Amino acid sequence: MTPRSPETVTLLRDVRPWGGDAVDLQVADGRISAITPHDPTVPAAVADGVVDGHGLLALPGLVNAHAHVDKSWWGKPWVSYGGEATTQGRIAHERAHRDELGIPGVDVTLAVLREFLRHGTTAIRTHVDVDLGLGLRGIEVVREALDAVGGAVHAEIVAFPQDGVLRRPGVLELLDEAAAAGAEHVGGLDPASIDRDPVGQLDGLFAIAERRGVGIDVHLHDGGPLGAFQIELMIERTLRFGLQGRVNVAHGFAVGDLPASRQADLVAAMGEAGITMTTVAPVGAAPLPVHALREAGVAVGLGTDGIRDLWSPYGTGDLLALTTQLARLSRFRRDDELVTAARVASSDAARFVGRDVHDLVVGGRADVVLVDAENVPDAVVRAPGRALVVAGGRVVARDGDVLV
Ligand SMILES: Nc1ccnc(=O)[nH]1
Repeated sequence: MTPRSPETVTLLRDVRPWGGDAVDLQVADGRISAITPHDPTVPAAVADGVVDGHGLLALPGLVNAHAHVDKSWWGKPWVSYGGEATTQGRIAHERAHRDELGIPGVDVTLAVLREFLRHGTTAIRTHVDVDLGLGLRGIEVVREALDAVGGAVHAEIVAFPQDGVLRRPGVLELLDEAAAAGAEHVGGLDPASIDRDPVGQLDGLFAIAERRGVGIDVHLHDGGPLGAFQIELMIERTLRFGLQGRVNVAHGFAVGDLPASRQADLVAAMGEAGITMTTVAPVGAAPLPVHALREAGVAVGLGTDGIRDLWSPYGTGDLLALTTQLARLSRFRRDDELVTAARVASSDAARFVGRDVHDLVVGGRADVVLVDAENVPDAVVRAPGRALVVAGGRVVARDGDVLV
């Protein structure tokens, strides 16, 4: 597929970063090269590459820190949900029906990526299923789809053993192969309840991380003390292997479930080990203590999870709408809390996509989302439509139309 070439931006004029004073953003080589107070005497759109921001609020491109872009049936006729409501039930249902839907497939992944771009997401960490049936084909499909949007979505890939690790001999080797072939992280899945061998699964994953220099990102649905125990096992290994900052717990419902004093101890230990967490702000689970986590040094990322897939019909790919949900579930009301929610979904998620900096600052990748909002709290509670999305210095969406 040949990517279309969207307009390259050299000057994005009259925008209000984080709701502050209007500025003009200069862009060179896909990065923000200068930021100056808005100069109204420079006429709009006199030259190629000059884009008028009309005084709209600017946020950095949204970062979807937990996606499954390989699983969706986005763009296909409705698929009625048919799985049993357990993790194992969903795994079995997906394996039974994905082929008939063409999953994984470049077309569905492309549809998801375009939906992300339309809503202002310019960087993602996506899990991609690796199992005995598919091998590494899912990763190839996702890379092809990423190429097809011309690099507009910057992605880190987690080789994700959705069907289990030790219970499926050969999967650990596939994860190792994926890591050797460039996946940035190896995933895991409920080491206790799926593999029934938490020490074994985690030892296997940490050995790959050490050997290949990749990160670890484990789906942990197990709640309560069982989930907490597995996080402790991860903390021990993170410290032992010196992998601080490289290990993520996804979902981690246990952290929300625990009694207050146990929660505080676990969160403190996670902070000391530099463990990070990603949440999909699920309705019905005890919310993560976002403030306590961040205060303890546990970075929190927000992701859509899979959207419209054989796991669940929900999800639109709109990370700003999900930011509203995170804020609501977290009972955020104050302005500073709502700004925190926006930072979780953008600038503070830099580390989840392998960046030192992801913000509207000189040197940052020119990933910018414009919305018609009074200030950041207003943008978070209303999630207005994205008027303009710039990714790597190119206009990739405008007023709901994707241009790649
Ligand atoms: N929430 C989830 C989506 C997909 N796979 C999982 O294991 N979990």
